[in-house]
Amino acid sequence: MLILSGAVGLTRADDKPLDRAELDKRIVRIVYESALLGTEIFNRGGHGECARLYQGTLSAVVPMLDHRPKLQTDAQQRLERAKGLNKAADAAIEMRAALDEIQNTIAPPIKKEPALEPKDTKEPKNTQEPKDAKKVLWDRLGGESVVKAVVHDFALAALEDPKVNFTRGGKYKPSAAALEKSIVDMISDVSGGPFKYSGKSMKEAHKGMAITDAEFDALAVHLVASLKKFKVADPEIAELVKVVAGTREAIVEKAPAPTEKGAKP
Ligand code: HEM
Repeated sequence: MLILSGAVGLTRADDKPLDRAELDKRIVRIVYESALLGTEIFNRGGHGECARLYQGTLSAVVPMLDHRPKLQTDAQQRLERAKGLNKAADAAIEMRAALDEIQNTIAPPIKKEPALEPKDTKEPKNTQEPKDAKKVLWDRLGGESVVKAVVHDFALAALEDPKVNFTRGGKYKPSAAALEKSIVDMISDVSGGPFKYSGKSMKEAHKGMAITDAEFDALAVHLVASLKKFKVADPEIAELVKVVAGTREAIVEKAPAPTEKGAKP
């Protein structure tokens, strides 16, 4: 399987065993790529193809999880359960849950990313001037690896939350991968990152969806939760949330008040 090539070996060419952090990093990378591709395949109806992809990924990854026995057992159990399911879509969903669990349990090695400053937990948070304020927001968020991981996590949570009602009752079936890419591009564009957003304006993209303030707020809660999960610092969270809040007016369409009987048009 193409996606797994070069990532399965537990030793490097010089035969030195991989350390735990490096192993985790590789596992997260494989799982992330597989989930992204699988979502794309699943959403265009390739349930069987997606299930085979996830099965291949899990079969390769589970043996690599010796250092995380609980996660290994859980993932193995889901893999076995999926094999017993008749519908390919159900099997794919079961295995996707295992992939998400792996990804969510093994936090990406954010602290080891060169783009990030080591975070000193003893330092008071929310100081007036962020320590690395000279860096653009994109870099302070953690750059490409962190933003992509945050957006993936956030999109999964938002897509599943009825309080957000992302698909507007099934009316929209956006490709999760394309949507994630658009959102990453957008964050990059507004935060000084390398990617440019070239999609529709927020007003145009959400026109006629009758998105409410409460739905917008529910979405924002997921964004903040994902940013925290990936250890983005409070000042950067506040800065990004401020930018997102600025789109509220374009996205929220106040539902017209119901006309009372006899009321004038
Ligand atoms: C409750 C709030 C929201 C809901 C229900 C929602 C729903 C959707 C849906 C269903 C689509 C796909 C439209 C299609 O397939 O044609 C979409 C596209 C998109 N949304 Fe949202 N959205 C919400 C808030 C936001 C926010 C706050 C942002 C970012 C600030 C955002 C950014 C985008 C982007 C970038 C696209 C892709 C547009 C394109 O590439 O053309 N959305 N949204």
